[in-house]
Amino acid sequence: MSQPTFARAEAESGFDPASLLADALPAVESALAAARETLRARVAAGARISNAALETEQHAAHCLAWIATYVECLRQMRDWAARLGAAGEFGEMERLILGIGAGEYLAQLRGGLPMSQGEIARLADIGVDAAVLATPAIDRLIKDGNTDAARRRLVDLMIERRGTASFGATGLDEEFEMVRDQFRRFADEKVVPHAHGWHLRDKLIPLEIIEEMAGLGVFGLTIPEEYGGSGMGKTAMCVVSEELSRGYIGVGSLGTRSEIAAELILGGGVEEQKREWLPKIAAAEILPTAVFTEPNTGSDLGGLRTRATKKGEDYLVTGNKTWITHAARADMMTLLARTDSETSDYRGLSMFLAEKPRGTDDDPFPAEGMSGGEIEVLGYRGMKEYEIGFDSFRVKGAALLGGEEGKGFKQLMKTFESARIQTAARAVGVAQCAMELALSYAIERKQFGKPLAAFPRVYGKLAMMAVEIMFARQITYFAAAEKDAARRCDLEAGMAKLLAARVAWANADNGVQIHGGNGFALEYPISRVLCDARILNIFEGAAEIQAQVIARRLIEGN
Ligand SMILES: Cc1cc2nc3c(=O)[nH]c(=O)nc-3n(C[C@H](O)[C@H](O)[C@H](O)COP(=O)(O)OP(=O)(O)OC[C@H]3O[C@@H](n4cnc5c(N)ncnc54)[C@H](O)[C@@H]3O)c2cc1C
Repeated sequence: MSQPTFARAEAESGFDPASLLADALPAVESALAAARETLRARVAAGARISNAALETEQHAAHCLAWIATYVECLRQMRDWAARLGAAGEFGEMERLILGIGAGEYLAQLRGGLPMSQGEIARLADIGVDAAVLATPAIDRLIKDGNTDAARRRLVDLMIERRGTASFGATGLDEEFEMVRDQFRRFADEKVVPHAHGWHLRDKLIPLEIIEEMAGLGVFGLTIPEEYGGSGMGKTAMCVVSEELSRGYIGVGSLGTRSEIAAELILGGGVEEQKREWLPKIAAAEILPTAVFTEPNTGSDLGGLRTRATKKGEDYLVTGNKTWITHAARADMMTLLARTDSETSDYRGLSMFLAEKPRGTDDDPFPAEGMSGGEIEVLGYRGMKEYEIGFDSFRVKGAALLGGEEGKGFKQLMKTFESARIQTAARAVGVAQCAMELALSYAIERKQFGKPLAAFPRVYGKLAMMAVEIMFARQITYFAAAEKDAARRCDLEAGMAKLLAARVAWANADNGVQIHGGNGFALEYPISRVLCDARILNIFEGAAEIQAQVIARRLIEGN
């Protein structure tokens, strides 16, 4: 369908996804409220939630988490459309994205939405009849939103506007779009040409790249100016993380450990620790690494066993850690260890800012009491992952975060909002990379005398990639804005991470599909993106853990 024909047909039919979505939301919100109440009744033990009942009802609880995530996303898309509309920026592409996405997400809310490839969340699983979603506005969005003509028109526009940073206005202020342009240029010039080679050869990202990123302020982006950063807030962090991760997830993740360390120190450190560490982190003079996971302790981190035993002024650390990213090249470890040997849960844990010497490939841990080696991985290379053994490794007493034992787990929990928002942004960047690669390939590759992009099953995939990127983006920006406004946002951050990770994986998988056999060839960058995307559902709170946390918060309603 040509542009004037499609636009005319839409105008004549009076299809206005923005106002329809606003009309559709009350029914969706009351279905969510009914689901929450029904589940709460099933897992309540008096005024409290029974952990045993919540575990028995885990499938239903996670359905609730996913349904709530869709609802939040739809709310954010409604607000995005309203803001753009008021600014005169709600154009054809934005209307198509909204119509396709809202129509599709509402249809999934009614019929079932994928929590993973084989697990579908249905309102009926929680005991709520999806018939409550049969309102005129919802019916209309489902019928006229995600149509073949709309998908085709959206992809025509994407082809016309190929090379632009975002398909559809992001809704962010110009200041953020300038930041985006700067980092997009940096990624295109300095990262994209090399990323695939670094991945294939399992190379550390060169230090010069880190130095250049430090010069651009990446590592001090959210650190307050008084501690040597630029105090820009989490929305800026999202934009930077997205663009760097679009270039290569390894580069987009270089700042993650600095962000976690800075959040830990800002939230739990004494003034001296802030003055000592934050300016060095901001300048990338030191690279931190996050040392939490153990071979027997992953999602259930509160039960970790590595011990830190007081010896005079200092501590001696003994135990095993695993999956530690960028550990060899790091200069400082945010290290979680048990200081109270009488405990076996989170209460006996303490956080340390432990110094270590930089290692090399040949000698990754040149420190007394520290050993370990690289874990070979599928993707997410560029920093490398390590297992580490500590045997009476000495950590200075002054390295105890906040100068108080037993606070480590809570100090770490305070960083989750920020870390999840940053991970959601990384996922959006990876999803964008997959879409851009797939779009280019679908334009260039011809079969049956036509570019692949001309076939409905190919443009259908491309359209949904662009739509879901915008959905994941808006919920991520919302979480970031809440964080910047100093409001509690663990729920929103978890939802953003949950959705964005699924979107990244779906885009990478569909990207490979569009590449056909070439997508399976190591030579093609989409093969790397597939491997890179896979991690996003596992770390920084695996999808199931994220859903559990969201569900509990919803049911507790605090
Ligand atoms: C590439 C990579 C980099 C990493 N970098 C770091 C790092 O720098 N520092 C660090 O400390 N850690 C790091 N990790 C570790 C990461 O945080 C953990 O892998 C993650 O927390 C999951 O823990 P686990 O692997 O032990 O899986 P498990 O906890 O054993 O979980 C396995 C599966 O079971 C599910 N599951 C577990 N418990 C439940 C439950 N109660 N209900 C339902 N499902 C459940 C999980 O969701 C998951 O799908 C990294 C991991 C990887 C793979």
